[in-house]
Amino acid sequence: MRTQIVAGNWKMNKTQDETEDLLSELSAKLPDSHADVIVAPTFVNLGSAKNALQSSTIKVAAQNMHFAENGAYTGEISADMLLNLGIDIVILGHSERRSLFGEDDSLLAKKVNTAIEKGMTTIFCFGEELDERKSGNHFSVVESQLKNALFDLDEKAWNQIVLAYEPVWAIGTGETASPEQAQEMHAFIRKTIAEAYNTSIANGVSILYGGSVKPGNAAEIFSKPDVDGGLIGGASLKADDFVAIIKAI
Ligand SMILES: O=C(CO)COP(=O)(O)O
Repeated sequence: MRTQIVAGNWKMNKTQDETEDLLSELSAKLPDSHADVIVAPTFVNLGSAKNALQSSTIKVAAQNMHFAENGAYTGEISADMLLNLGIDIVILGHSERRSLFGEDDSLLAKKVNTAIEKGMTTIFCFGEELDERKSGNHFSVVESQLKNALFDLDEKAWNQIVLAYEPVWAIGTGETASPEQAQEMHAFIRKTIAEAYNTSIANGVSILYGGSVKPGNAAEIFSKPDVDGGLIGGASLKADDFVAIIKAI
């Protein structure tokens, strides 16, 4: 059985005080779940989030990191800095990093390699834009995003990879991929990995769906056989909504 995961990507939201408030509400309301629950606050709040969750099963992830060990990279954060805070999960390749901060596949391959070498789990995000879906190129776009950033990894590195398919047109738009569209793409992703590696890697990797997941649509999306959970943006910022999504898995 693959690991089921519900992860909240808080993006650039919540001050430290608000982070502590949300985490205490979330901890109080957290349902028993077979799924791993992860939250990804912004960098400056990772330390306090980790402290606040010391006796909780909720895990903490970073939203990004640099590929270099250390050095003259003003404003950047290294893997060791995260690990030193006890953070061993990192989201890489989010579409906002790609489109707003110019992160391309080759940069992401370096970041993923560093995360793997450092023993971290990577939640690797990818997905097509609206025009790419409209023109029928969504499968080839996704295939090349995976190939360019991940397919040089050793087989054993895949134990540290979680995939998050996030069609860009569904992020923060209120427009969700239908459960059928999500399933179709997730099955395609598994097939692509099976061809590049083997079926045991393809069947072992958790593939999350992200893009306007809400309490009202989560159960149907999560019911699809190749959907192993969700990467949640807006709805992860409200404890009741996030809890409802965790209950849906
Ligand atoms: O980008 C996302 C998660 O990484 C999805 O965001 P929304 O759930 O707000 O659409």
